[in-house]
Amino acid sequence: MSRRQVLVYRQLPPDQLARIQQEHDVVIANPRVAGQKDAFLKALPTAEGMIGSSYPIDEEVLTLAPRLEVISSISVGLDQFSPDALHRRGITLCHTPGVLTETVADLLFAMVLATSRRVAELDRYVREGQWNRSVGEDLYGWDVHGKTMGILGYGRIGQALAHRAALGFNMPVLYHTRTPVPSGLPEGRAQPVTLREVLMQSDFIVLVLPLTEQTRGLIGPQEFALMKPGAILINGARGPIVQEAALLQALEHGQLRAAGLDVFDIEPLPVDSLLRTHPKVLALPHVGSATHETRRAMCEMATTNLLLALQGKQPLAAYSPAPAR
Ligand SMILES: NC(=O)C1=CN([C@@H]2O[C@H](COP(=O)(O)OP(=O)(O)OC[C@H]3O[C@@H](n4cnc5c(N)ncnc54)[C@H](O)[C@@H]3O)[C@@H](O)[C@H]2O)C=CC1
Ligand SMILES: O=C(O)C(=O)CO
Repeated sequence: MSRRQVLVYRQLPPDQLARIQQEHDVVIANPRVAGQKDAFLKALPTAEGMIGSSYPIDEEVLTLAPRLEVISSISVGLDQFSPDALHRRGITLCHTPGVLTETVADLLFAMVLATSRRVAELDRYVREGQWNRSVGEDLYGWDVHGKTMGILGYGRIGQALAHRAALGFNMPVLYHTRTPVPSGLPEGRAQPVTLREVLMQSDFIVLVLPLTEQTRGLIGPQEFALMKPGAILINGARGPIVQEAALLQALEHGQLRAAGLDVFDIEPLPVDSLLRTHPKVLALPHVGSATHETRRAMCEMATTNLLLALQGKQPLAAYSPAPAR
């Protein structure tokens, strides 16, 4: 097996990097790190494999990389690529589904609890020295157990979240998804419904579906207007699925009680974003899968994907386009 040229465009654990270096010649250049963009651009013309995450691999990058055969993404989401365009060019696109499912579901549920029980807000209250009396109604939160959980996108993570909600917190679950699937829960604990029904009947609406042409801007003024007054929105999917201006309006007008956001239109969130300082927003820096165990498992899986694909073997998980209808 001949050695190939691999461009590593995000930091990998040393042992995973060593696995790649054993078989291939490696250039390490993260275009997001100051001073490394030139090295990244310079490595593209000879790159045959690439491994990294989140940096958009667009037409401009692809045009500079005519020898590219494999991209291994350290993520499950593939919205930073044009998967069909890569497929047409014969480039194998691999990703890391499954290994992060439970970890992301944990964080989504943490956001449900934190927004409803006002965890971050009350922490600020104590730190700022405001706790000088027993708390009054103005600082009360709202119960989570027994409330209705609405899930948009009932794939791996959506189903793991539904388990936590239905079986751990006795919450009726409503879900809406593109491809109908059974709930995987005991009879009567979760119902597949329309998007409109999820919006109208849920106390929590959690987004965990991919960013695609169909889902971009999916939650806008009309969708917020359908929500129960006092609903809580959790976006653990991708920022552009929610129209941020409409979200701010819904928070201002009291339509939404709170929003828990792990993802934003622009990441990192610009310092002047109104979402950064809004008192009803719990803002996290895109950390759904960011635990030591899971980020390591993702890097291992992505490395294996890259090595298998460069050997001409079937990777553990590769994107394949939906069959034409
Ligand atoms: N915040 C974070 O750190 C993370 C975010 N994610 C996001 O979560 C997404 C889901 O991940 P998985 O559950 O592993 O994927 P999955 O492919 O198992 O599930 C996605 C679900 O969304 C549904 N869906 C797709 N288009 C839809 C539409 N137009 N309307 C309704 N439902 C639609 C699919 O039918 C499927 O049920 C990823 O694509 C990614 O964007 C994933 C991991 C971490
Ligand atoms: O895997 C993904 O899609 C993420 O957003 C980060 O884990």
